[in-house]
Order: sequence, then C-alpha cells, then structure tokens
Amino acid sequence: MTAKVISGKEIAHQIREELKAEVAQLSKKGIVPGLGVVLVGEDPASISYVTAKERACEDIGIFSDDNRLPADTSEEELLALVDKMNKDTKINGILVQLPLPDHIDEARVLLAIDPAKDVDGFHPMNVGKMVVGEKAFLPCTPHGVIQMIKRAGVELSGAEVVIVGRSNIVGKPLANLLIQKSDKGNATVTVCHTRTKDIAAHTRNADIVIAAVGRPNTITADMVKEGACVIDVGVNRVADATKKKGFRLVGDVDFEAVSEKAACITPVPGGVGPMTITMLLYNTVESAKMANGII
Ligand SMILES: Nc1nc(=O)c2c([nH]1)NC[C@@H]1CN(c3ccc(C(=O)N[C@@H](CCC(=O)O)C(=O)O)cc3)C=[N+]21
Repeated sequence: MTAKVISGKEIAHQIREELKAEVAQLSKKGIVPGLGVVLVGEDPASISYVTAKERACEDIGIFSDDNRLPADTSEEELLALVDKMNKDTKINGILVQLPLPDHIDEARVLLAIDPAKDVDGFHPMNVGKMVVGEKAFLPCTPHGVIQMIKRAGVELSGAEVVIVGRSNIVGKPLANLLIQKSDKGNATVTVCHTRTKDIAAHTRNADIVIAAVGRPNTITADMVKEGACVIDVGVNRVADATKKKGFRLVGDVDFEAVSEKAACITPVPGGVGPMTITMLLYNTVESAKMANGII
C-alpha cells in the first residue's frame, strides 16, 4: 500500500480561509481580534515559529502585538508584561512561546495568563476544564491533530489509538481529548513513553499511531500495522549540507518506509505544524467573539 499523504498545509489553508471570512464579518462590527505574542531569548527554532504565527495573523486579519525580549529578561518583567496584556482590551489571546529560559518559572507564567485569553490552552484552569469536558480553549497541536484525522475521513469512534510521547503540550492533552465522549474522541487510547517495555507491541495493534517524541526515526515500518493512519507531530532539525540553512526538518516517523505500509500519513514539514498555528488563530477569533458577547 502507498499511503495517502494528509496535507496539513491544505487543511490549514482551508480553515484559514474560513477564519478570514469570519474576521472580515467581525471587522464590520468594529471588532479586530488581537494576539499578544511573547518570545524570550533567541532560540532559532522559536524565532521561526513565532515569525510564522505573526505572518499567519497578518494574513487573516488578526492584529498581532509582537514582544521579543532578551534572554536575560527577569521573571518579574515577564509577569508585568503578561499582566499588561491581561488588561489590554485590544488583546484577545496571549501566547508566551515555550520553552522559557531556565531562570523563569514556566508554571508561574502560565498561571498568570488570564484563562479567558489563554489561546494556547496551557493554563491549569483550561487544562482542568478540558479534562472534565467543559468548554475551554483546546491546546493547538492536539486540536490540530484531531482536525486532520477527522478531515482525512478516518473514524475515531472505537479506534485503537496509540500515542507515543507524554508531554504536557501534546501527549497528555491529546490522550484526554481522544477518550472523551464527544465527536473529537470516543477512541481507545494507549500512551507509550520512555519507560514503556515494548512500544512496538502497542503500535502494531494501532489503527492510528501518533508520534510526539522529538526524535527522528522513532516510528519505523515494522512498528506499524498495514493500513494504519500515522500522524507525525515531531519537528526535528537534522544536519544537511545540501540545504542552504545547513539543516532540514524531519518528523519522528521514518516517512518513506512507513508510507509503504500505512493507509494515510502526515508529512513533516507541511503536516501538523501548520495546523498548530491555525488552531491558535481559531482560538484567538473565538476569544474575540466571546469578549464581544457574540458567543
Ligand atoms: N506557547 C507555545 N505554544 C506553541 O504552540 C508552541 C510553543 N509554545 N513552543 C514550541 C511548539 C512548537 N510549535 C510549532 C508550531 C508550528 C510549526 C510549523 O509550522 N512547522 C512548519 C515548518 C516550520 C519551519 O520551517 O521551521 C511545518 O511543520 O511545516 C512547528 C512547531 C508550536 N509550539
């Protein structure tokens, strides 16, 4: 079998067109959704993600307030900026790019963001609401992954899903969403991690494999059932002297070999990454509608 490639780029484009139309309608009512973006330090990957987020905002008509702070910014300074954005009515969403430098307490910063502006869905209030199935901002990467699975026409209800990776931003929230009694869930979920005895024994039974590890070639063809759907959340830079930048991006999945066995697969780049950004835009528009009493 040669897998159908699920293009995150195309699905993201489709959703962004829908959002663009919605933002145009809102602007007739004098409403412009605003996103406050905070980047501390100069990590090259973080700079590239944040730049992509700001471009995406501009493209669909969301106002973005760009704050790039030096690596030695103090926790107090960062908290003061978050507080200012919490109070700023032009800002409907606040994104503090992670990871933060070691001298800053990440949990404290995330807790300081107004839950009503927490478009990343990282505030413990929103995490808790999500777990109990209450309305909340859904974390962008897990939500993007679910949108891709659904729009590719893959059945989630009753599916055996194996997630490899247990991070707070992908593995854990995704597992929670996928077990919920809802149209984004109803799956049977297994979460594998570094202490799992035999990861392949689990993934080989999966109808859907989701890799969110951060290491190239973690999922190889022998680990995947014939006809499975494989979602690759990894974004890894590997050295490549033939590229202008000296590296290329790969996911966690051995794409070529797994494509021969899977029914569908997401590429890297052009897969989950563009969906993550799109769901951030989606949450920001939702937040603007809530702030203005439209929903
Ligand atoms: N507060 C916070 N929220 C996040 O959502 C968040 C974060 N911190 N920290 C880091 C991770 C990672 N992340 C990505 C977003 C877009 C792409 C993306 O668009 N990737 C492109 C390629 C981009 C490139 O060329 O570098 C693609 O896969 O096609 C990847 C990764 C968001 N994250």
